[in-house]
Amino acid sequence: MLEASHLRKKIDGKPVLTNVSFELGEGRVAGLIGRNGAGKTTLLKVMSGILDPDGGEVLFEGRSVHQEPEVKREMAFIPDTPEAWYGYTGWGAAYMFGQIYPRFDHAYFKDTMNRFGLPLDRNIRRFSKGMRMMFSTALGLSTRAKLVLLDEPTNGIDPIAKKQVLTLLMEAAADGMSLIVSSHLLEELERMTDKILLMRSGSVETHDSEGAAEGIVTKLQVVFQGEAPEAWLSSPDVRVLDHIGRVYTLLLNGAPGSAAVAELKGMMPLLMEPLPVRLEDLYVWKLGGELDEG
Ligand SMILES: Nc1ncnc2c1ncn2[C@@H]1O[C@H](COP(=O)(O)OP(=O)(O)OP(=O)(O)O)[C@@H](O)[C@H]1O
Repeated sequence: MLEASHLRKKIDGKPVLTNVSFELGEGRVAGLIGRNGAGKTTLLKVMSGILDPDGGEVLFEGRSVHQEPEVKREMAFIPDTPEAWYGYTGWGAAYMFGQIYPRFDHAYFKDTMNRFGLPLDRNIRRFSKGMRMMFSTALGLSTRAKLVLLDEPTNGIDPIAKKQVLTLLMEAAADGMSLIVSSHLLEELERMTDKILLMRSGSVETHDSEGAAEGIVTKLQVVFQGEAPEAWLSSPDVRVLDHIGRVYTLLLNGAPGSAAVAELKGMMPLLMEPLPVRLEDLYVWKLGGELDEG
């Protein structure tokens, strides 16, 4: 349904997207992850046609998002701050979006605003940060666009509202809406997405959400005999997540049968216990270290 190929984008002369390609099928949910400044917001804006790429293309159902403006009616971008709506009430925003999106669902918008306890007749500027985010999500999903791109939809909202927003997203996905959700909430993304788009150095790596880290990294709890092998622990195949006394939690390069794991076995540790690998482990393995500033 959505196909990005070889996207490039510079901002203020600095390359933010260098070569981004990925696909998203109909009714699929993708999580967009990456360090601060990696280019997630830039990518969402390019995907939704708000920004033009310097190179490459985005096709939605085979049509160019940047060359056929009417394609944008099938896509909605929800920014992390709804500044465009300051000065509008909820009613006003719904009226405006109703003019743009042919299937805008006014009843759903009203119900969702009520569900969130948000007044429809108050200026959005007067909402708190969390209220603005909930309003944006409600408005975006009410478009009934085939694809909704959300930039950190749970940013700044309290735990109860966060659950409500995530439920709303899952309901929309169950109804067949495709979503791309940028977020730092890795556990939630792991649960609710089909695909993970991991941004690094201006490009995107695609992983299936289920078992995203499996085969890439192995997680183990280890107690060494005698002194810990410091040189080995700081080698590129190893990352120390933590150590308490003599108990180390390690990430090792590759699957449980990898060379790094064999090397560890060869040291005959007193304890070598496998731990489940989560999306967070993949994130730390791939992105741990320097901030991604392109
Ligand atoms: N308006 C702008 N002017 C100058 N530089 C910008 C602008 N917007 C973004 N950038 C730069 O582009 C890069 C990517 O920013 P972007 O907001 O896309 O990252 P992000 O992954 O969404 O970050 P975060 O997780 O912190 O929201 C950063 O280096 C940022 O400094």
